[in-house]
Amino acid sequence: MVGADSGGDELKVTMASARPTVVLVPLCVPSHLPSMFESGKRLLSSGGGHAMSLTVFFMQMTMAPNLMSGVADLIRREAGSGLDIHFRYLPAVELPADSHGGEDFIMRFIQLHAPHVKAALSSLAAPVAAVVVDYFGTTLLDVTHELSLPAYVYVPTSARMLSLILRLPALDEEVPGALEDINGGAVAVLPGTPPVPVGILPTPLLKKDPNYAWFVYHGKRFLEAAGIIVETVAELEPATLAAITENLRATAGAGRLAPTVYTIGPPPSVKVKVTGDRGEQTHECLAWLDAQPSASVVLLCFGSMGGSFPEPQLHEMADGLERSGHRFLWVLRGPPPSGSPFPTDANLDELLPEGFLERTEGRGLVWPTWAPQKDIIAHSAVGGFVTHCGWNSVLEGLWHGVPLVPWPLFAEQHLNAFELVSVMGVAVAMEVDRKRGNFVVAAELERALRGLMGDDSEEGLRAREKAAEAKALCRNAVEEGGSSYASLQKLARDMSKHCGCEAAA
Ligand SMILES: COc1cc(-c2[o+]c3cc(O)cc([O-])c3cc2O[C@@H]2O[C@H](CO)[C@H](O)[C@H](O)[C@H]2O)cc(OC)c1O
Ligand SMILES: O=c1ccn([C@@H]2O[C@H](COP(=O)(O)OP(=O)(O)O)[C@@H](O)[C@H]2O)c(=O)[nH]1
Repeated sequence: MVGADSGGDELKVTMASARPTVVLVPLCVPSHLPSMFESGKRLLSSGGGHAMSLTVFFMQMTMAPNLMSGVADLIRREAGSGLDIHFRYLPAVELPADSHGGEDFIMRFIQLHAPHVKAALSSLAAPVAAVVVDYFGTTLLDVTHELSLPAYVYVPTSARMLSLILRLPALDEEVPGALEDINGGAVAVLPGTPPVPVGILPTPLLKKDPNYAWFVYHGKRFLEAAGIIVETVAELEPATLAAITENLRATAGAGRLAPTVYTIGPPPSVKVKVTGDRGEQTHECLAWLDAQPSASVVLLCFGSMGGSFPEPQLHEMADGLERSGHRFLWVLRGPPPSGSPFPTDANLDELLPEGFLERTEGRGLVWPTWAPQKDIIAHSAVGGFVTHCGWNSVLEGLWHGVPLVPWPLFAEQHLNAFELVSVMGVAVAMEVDRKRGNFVVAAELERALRGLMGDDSEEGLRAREKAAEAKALCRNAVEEGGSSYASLQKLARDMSKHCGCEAAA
């Protein structure tokens, strides 16, 4: 029972569903939409007969047509899922013209959709069990309050990042200047969690500008939600999660219900290591991996917005890879067109140092466009992952027990990198010079790769062991009786209580 209206300004119900519905309002970008959508699907099937449907509202990213074709693909793909899912494109808004950088733009873009979200919610035939908004979209909570609907905030990143956002409103009052100038160089986050060195603060938290103000704003508004859904695994971040629950209770104060925290990660990934014959449709990257020995290849991939580097950095990378002697699959992208955060396809002949492809032929593949990362990570030939530390990439790596080398670029990635090395121990550290545009010199990349992939490195050995442990934690969490499984069940129960349909369970 899947339908979608065709976009445009008019909202139509494509197929009325009598079942109470959970409405998702995702941000249509590769690191937010797929994980929220997959979680919504898991919510339906984990409800054990809670008899709810799913309705997804799409904010049209008119500035990024590729993303919208990804949405259209998703709708087509789901047509055969057999789940009770409904899709709606919200009317396109006029893009914010005077924004102050990426986050300010995206938060305002979402905010402009409030009247459309309200109209769409009001016109639904099915009773609304809950509305789930992206964590960049807490402005939409005004609408859920006006309509007296229970709201949940979806956080597709680490509990550690969440803890920092929750702490931010108080921190903002305590610290008059920029957080990066804090005396002693460390930010005290929540009691019971280690302080965060200012050098690894997420980009928008460094300076008190409009982007920073948005995160303070979100930190306050999270408290108004019935629940906060975090795409992490409780056992990966236990101390942080305990501190978050305690902080929410204390901040909500007497007589007010604190939002419940649901840890439901990781979103489903390819379930088994794959090798060998997959028929004629095998992707070139996977076919190449089929010919490599087990756990011998290091993957380098930098998310949906990364992968393109200035020439001096590219030369250091090529040099480091060549000198390491290890096999590699490098997803290299071209510079984004002006005004877009997304990279283009790379022209390898122009970008790579002369002779590099010839010298590394057979042991290296440079892939110039979007790569099927989840399938690549699942391949048994992959033994290590140099990642920008976007949270989805982190979870995809850990799901398969692949040890990491962090190469953070922006957003909360430096914070994630720190957690991976210093707290979880699943990664081999590499020196990334944040003040020089996250520059890594060839010798450092070579050292980190040898550590990660070599047999005689203590650091690599530890990272491999810890990554294998993390894999077990992730898989146990989603099994029946595991923490994420139980959390998802509780979420389904709590949502169905709002609309009085729990009796169907
Ligand atoms: C998590 O904190 C931050 C996230 C972002 C950010 O901004 C952004 C802007 C866009 O126009 C398109 C995007 O796709 C996008 C994505 C994005 O964050 C990514 O999200 C993931 C989960 O939130 C993930 O963990 C990645 O690390 C991010 O790349 C920006 C930001 O400051 C610059 C943040 O602090
Ligand atoms: O070439 C690519 C680049 C990225 N991804 C996927 O895009 C998502 C990126 O999300 P992440 O949070 O890691 O980083 P972001 O893109 O937000 O920086 C992940 O699911 C990756 O598997 C992919 O499939 N192929």
